Amino acid sequence: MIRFDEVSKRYPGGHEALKQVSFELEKGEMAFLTGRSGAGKSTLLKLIMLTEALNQGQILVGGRNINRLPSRQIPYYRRRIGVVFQDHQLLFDRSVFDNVMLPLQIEGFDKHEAARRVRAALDKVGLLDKEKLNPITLSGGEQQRVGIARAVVNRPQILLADEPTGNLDPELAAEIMVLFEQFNQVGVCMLIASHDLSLITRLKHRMLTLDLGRLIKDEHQPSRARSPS
Ligand SMILES: Nc1ncnc2c1ncn2[C@@H]1O[C@H](COP(=O)(O)OP(=O)(O)OP(=O)(O)O)[C@@H](O)[C@H]1O
Repeated sequence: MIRFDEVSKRYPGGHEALKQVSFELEKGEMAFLTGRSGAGKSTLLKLIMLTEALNQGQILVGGRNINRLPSRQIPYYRRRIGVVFQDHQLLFDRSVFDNVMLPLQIEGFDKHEAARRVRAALDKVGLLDKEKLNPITLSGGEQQRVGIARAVVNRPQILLADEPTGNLDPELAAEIMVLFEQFNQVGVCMLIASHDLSLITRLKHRMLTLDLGRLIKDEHQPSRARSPS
């Protein structure tokens, strides 16, 4: 589903944020991306989102070389990918419902179908009863759930998350991970950047570790590793 072949990224000024990174995530796989601050986690996610461009190598998503996509196709490509941020980037001038509706509005969805999907997404994250509230009145954990509902409302095949639990206490962080596992169980391919090792090692999914831009470890943790084919 996502394949990196010898991918390198150098920022203007010469800093090499990723160095010859190669890995493959299969359809429906869930993996954590970890490493110290500055290791290149956010950069790797930005390359998948095409908000930064690579300098060397290639990235295939769903079999297509995304760096060869014509620019007019990039918005359509991005719609297949949901993104969850640490600071959830919600709009505080509108309701929870309208925040989650936003991606569907941009896509020009039929109003009734869109409303149905928004409620289904809010139901999945346990916030159906809060749809009319302004997100500013919600707790940090609830705001992050609104961000997750917005990321999944157009049913992406891939969900990327950049430190999604960075601002949450351990209990809420664990709840957010349970939600991610539920999306993964219905086939969404997930890549979650997190430096919270105590949380992610407990969850026993695949773990990719970056250090100074290099992929230094790719561990399939025993209890959930796929059986060899
Ligand atoms: N726009 C940019 N221009 C120049 N250098 C950048 C830019 N963005 C990131 N970097 C540098 O690239 C390296 C990797 O940054 P990145 O944000 O990908 O790391 P990270 O692992 O996500 O870190 P953190 O956990 O702190 O978010 C860092 O040294 C950073 O300073």
